[in-house]
Amino acid sequence: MSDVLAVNAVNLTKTYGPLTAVDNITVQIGQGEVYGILGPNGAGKTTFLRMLFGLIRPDSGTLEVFGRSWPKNGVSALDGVAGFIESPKFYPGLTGRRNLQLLAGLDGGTAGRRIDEVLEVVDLADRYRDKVRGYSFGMRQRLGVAASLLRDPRLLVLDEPANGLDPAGIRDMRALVKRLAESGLTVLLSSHDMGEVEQICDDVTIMRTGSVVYHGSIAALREQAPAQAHRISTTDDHRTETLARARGLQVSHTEDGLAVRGPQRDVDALIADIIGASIALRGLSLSETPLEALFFMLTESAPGAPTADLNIPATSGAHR
Ligand SMILES: Nc1ncnc2c1ncn2[C@@H]1O[C@H](COP(=O)(O)OP(=O)(O)OP(=O)(O)O)[C@@H](O)[C@H]1O
Repeated sequence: MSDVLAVNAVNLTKTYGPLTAVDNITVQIGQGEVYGILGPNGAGKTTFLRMLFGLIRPDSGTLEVFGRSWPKNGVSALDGVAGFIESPKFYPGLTGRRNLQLLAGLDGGTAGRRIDEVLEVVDLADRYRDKVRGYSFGMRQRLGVAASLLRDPRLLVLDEPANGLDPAGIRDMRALVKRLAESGLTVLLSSHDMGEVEQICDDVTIMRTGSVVYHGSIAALREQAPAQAHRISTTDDHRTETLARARGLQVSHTEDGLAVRGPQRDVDALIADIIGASIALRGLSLSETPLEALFFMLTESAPGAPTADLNIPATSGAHR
C-alpha cells in the first residue's frame, strides 16, 4: 500500500461572512484507517466534508485525497471516493435495485455488475424488489451506503450515518460500518456521538466551533479520560459532601445533587456513611462514560480551558 494519505487537509479555513465555519484545521488520514470527525452541532464537520467532496471551496489551505486535489485534478480528485452528506436521496417510487441500476448507469464501468453484491453487503438482498418509499429510514441509509459501494471506493465518507435511526437501525449501521472497515476500506465518519466514534474508529479529530480541539488515537484519548462519576442526591447534600470529602473523593455540584469521583471502594464506603448518618438516598446513578465526559469537557467548556486542564494540546496525538 502506498504512503500517500487518503486525506491530507492542511490549514483549511472556510468562512461564511463573519462566521468562520472551519478555522485553520489540519486532518490527515492514512489509507485503511477508520477515522472519526466528532463534534457537536455547528462544529464544522459537514463544512469540512463539503470541501472534501468539492461542493464548496476553502478560503485557504490545501486538501488532497489520495494525492489529488480539486485545483490540480478537477473532478478526478474524487476518484476512489464515495459517500454521502446528510441523507442519501432516492426515487421513492422505484425499487432499491432500480435506484442502484440508475446510479450504476451514471457511473458506468463495472458498477452495474456490483449491484447484487452491494445489496448483500448492506443486508438489503431480500428487500431489493420493494419500493424505496416502503423502506425504513435505516434501510434508506444502508441503501445509501450500497450506492456508495457501487463505485468500489477506496475512501468511504459517511456524514452522521446513524442520525435519526432507532436503536436497531443504529446497531445495524454500526455493524455495517465495522464490517466495511474490516475489509480494508478507509472510512471517514462524522458524528456527534462519542460512543459511536469510540466503537467504530481508531483515530479521531474532535471539533468545536470550527476548530480542532483534539486529534489523535481513541486509545490516547481514553488515557486522558476522567474517572466516571456517580451522581448522588440525598436529603442532605451538604453533609454528604462533607462525608465524601472525608473519604478523599472529588465532589462537584450538579443540577440535582452531587457528582462524586474516586475509587469504587471509597464510593461504596460513602454510601454506607450516608446511610449510617441517617441521610436518605434519593438517587444514585452513573454519569456519562469517561470518554463522553471528556468529549463534553473538550467541546463545551471555555475556549482553551479543557485542553489545558487535561494536558491535551489541540494538536496532540499527531500521528505522522
Ligand atoms: N451555507 C452556509 N451559510 C452560512 N453558514 C453556514 C453555511 N453552512 C454552514 N454554516 C454554518 O457553519 C457552521 C458549521 O456548520 P456545519 O454544518 O459544518 O456543522 P456540523 O458540525 O456539521 O453540525 P451539524 O451536526 O449540526 O450538521 C454553523 O454555524 C453553520 O450554521
